[in-house]
Amino acid sequence: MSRMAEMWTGVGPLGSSIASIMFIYTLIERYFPNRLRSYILNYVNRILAFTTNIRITVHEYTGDHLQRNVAYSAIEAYLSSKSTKDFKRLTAQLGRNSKKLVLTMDADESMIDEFRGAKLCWVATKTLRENKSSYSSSADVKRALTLVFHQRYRDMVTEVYLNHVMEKGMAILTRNRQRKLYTNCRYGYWSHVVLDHPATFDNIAMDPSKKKEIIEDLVAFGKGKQYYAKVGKAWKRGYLLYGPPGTGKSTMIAAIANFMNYDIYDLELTAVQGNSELRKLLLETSNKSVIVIEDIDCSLGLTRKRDIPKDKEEKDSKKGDKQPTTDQNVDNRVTLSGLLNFIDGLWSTCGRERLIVFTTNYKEKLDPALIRRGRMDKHIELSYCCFEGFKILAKNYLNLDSHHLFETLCPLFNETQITPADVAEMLMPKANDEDDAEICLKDLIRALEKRKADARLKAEEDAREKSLTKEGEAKQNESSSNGANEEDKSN
Ligand SMILES: Nc1ncnc2c1ncn2[C@@H]1O[C@H](COP(=O)(O)OP(=O)(O)OP(=O)(O)O)[C@@H](O)[C@H]1O
Repeated sequence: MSRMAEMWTGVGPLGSSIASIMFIYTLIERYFPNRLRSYILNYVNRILAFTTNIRITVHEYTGDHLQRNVAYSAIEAYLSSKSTKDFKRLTAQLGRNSKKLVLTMDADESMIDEFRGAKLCWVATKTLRENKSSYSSSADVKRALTLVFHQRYRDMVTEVYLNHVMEKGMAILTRNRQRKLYTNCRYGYWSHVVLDHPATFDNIAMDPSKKKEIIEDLVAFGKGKQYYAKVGKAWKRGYLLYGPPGTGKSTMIAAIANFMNYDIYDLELTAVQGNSELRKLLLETSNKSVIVIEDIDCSLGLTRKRDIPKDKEEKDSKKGDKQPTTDQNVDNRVTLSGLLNFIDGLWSTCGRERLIVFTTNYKEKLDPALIRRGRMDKHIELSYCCFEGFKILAKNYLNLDSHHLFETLCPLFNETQITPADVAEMLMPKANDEDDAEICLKDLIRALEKRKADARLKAEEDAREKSLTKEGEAKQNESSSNGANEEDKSN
């Protein structure tokens, strides 16, 4: 009896019947030539249809061997997440789009999965088929995974178990895949590179309570499938990241993508030739992705177009104003209404689990319609570095949890404005020796003290200017009221 059949005899009635079946299959696979084999297999399958066991087979390739069956990949991933320690023969392969080596059971191996008290058996099979193509004389390997179970579990397996396997398997595939960073090039196509950004929420410097709030929001979003379906909303969420340059807006996007395991689509609006191209690009984005428009305030004259009333547009065009003001004239440009449609028009609901992120240095410049809640659901301010943020950077860059200079630094962060980008730069080890931390921290203290002194000087200068202006205004008022009095007297 084959090794696999031997194994099955140890697992009760299901095991022994599967053992016999597998034994028959192994004999057929091994000892019968190709043509005869398929004839006999057909015959055996028909006989086995009368037994109490049900078999569901999932083939590795569907159609004409052209496409790998997603269901097969998901089941394979699910099974590889189960213990593989009992197998003597395993196959190792790189996951699709991934650097990770995935171990799965090799052909003729099998395993029992327990689900809701039922024992369900997965069997891996492999058959060789002669390749008759004139280009190759090799043999095709046809792999399949077969689920064997007692017929009393039929409903449970088809209605619950298989969905469970698919869900878990797809989640593993998503976790293991290599994520991509897409950007749109001219002519409306996305091109991509592998997304390999090291940013995580652990190494982002910001107020810990704010960070926690963002993480919780993302977690709720990721689990929101049923919630969004229940409230009748498309499964997407808009984030507006705003703050001065160098406060970590781009870093935050990478951290979000890493945390959620999403791809990033970095949309360069100025390269988009009109609203219909924008829609086409949107439709080509995948689920589980972050669609980013950086520096939205600089991207296009979005606010101006919407603010111009219709009659003014007409007057302007009569005057020969060269500004494109009608939709016909701006066919090759994205308009604000086009962008609003992109965010929450009917087409935007075609995908699911998508985050739309805008960044800006000047939130106040944006059209309120663009960033109202519902479009940009969460407004996140990334601001100057606080002491808590500094501690994260000190840990990242210098591996410091504490230092005697922290005491001096703490009040300085409350009194000055410095971006995390500037702090990070100063904390880069310079000489790679033991004193590095001390040198970096002292440099930082000097820089903060200088900023503090500069800020004080500037405030004094502003105050002096203000008082001079006030004095000037008062003098002017005085002289004009004197003049008025003299006029009254002479009258
Ligand atoms: N909050 C932060 N936490 C950790 N590192 C940061 C943070 N902010 C900035 N940095 C560092 O500074 C560099 C520049 O930051 P980033 O590009 O994310 O800023 P930004 O706000 O997007 O700037 P801009 O508005 O100019 O695009 C990053 O590579 C990162 O190393």
